[in-house]
Amino acid sequence: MEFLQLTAADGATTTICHQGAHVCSWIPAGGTEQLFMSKASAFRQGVAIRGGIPLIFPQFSGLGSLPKHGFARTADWQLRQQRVDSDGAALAVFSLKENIASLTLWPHVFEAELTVRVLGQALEVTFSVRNTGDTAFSFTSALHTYLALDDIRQARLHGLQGTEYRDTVSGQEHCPETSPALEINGETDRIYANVPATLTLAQPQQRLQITSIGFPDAVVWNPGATGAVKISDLEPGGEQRMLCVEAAAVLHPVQLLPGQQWNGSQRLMRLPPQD
Ligand SMILES: O=P(O)(O)OC[C@H]1O[C@@H](O)[C@H](O)[C@@H](O)[C@@H]1O
Repeated sequence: MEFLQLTAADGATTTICHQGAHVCSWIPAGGTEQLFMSKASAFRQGVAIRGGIPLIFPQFSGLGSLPKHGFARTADWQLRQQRVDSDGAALAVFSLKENIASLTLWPHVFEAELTVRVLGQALEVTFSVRNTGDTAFSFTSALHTYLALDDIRQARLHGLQGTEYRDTVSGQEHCPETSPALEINGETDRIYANVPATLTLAQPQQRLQITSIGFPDAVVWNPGATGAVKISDLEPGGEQRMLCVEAAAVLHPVQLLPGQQWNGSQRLMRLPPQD
């Protein structure tokens, strides 16, 4: 499989696999790996990568008739641009358009782009979709970000209090989130609606600010010990070292008329621990 490594002027790096335009690694300047990547991930053509930032399009999970999480994460994307900007940021743009395989599954003509930008303590991933056909279509999408954790028992996700979620594990809708600092205890699979733009994942050694633009929902997923044993490409104990906080557009599919374009982004920024 083909990979592209970007290095910013200050040494921050990110690695992207051409399959799925899949961000596999992000190391901020002077820092350590911030994305979880399963040591048991197959890295085989046509097989989804377990970790990093899978791009989910045009269908989230099993919410439709397409293969789970759609086809974009296993499709071959083209590298369109790679450069270092005057501020020192390294950037790459990948693109995907309809092809025979996609048209067989999803009969729509589109152009999608994924832009990845790294500098300093931040990584920014922007996804855009344009309807290049002459009929409207709708889709669901997510940046399915696997964040690396030292120990899930010590991680807390801030910013969701006051929102409602669909609990995919129990099937319950409109569950109120009352916690100001969400702890993950076992299998968790939730779609939070209309979340604030910025969430913060706090660990004893650092905080990570997670900012989304254009994606109204957030998916919080961890398989827990019970779910993890059913995931063959998750390394043993991996569920204790990861949490997916996904920028998502799921609960209300995005509608695109001919010629229209939609953009969504997720920006991750490493911050020092709170005093
Ligand atoms: O194993 P996959 O296809 O990568 O999916 C992983 C998980 O992805 C999450 O986004 C879903 O909410 C979960 O329900 C799902 O299990």
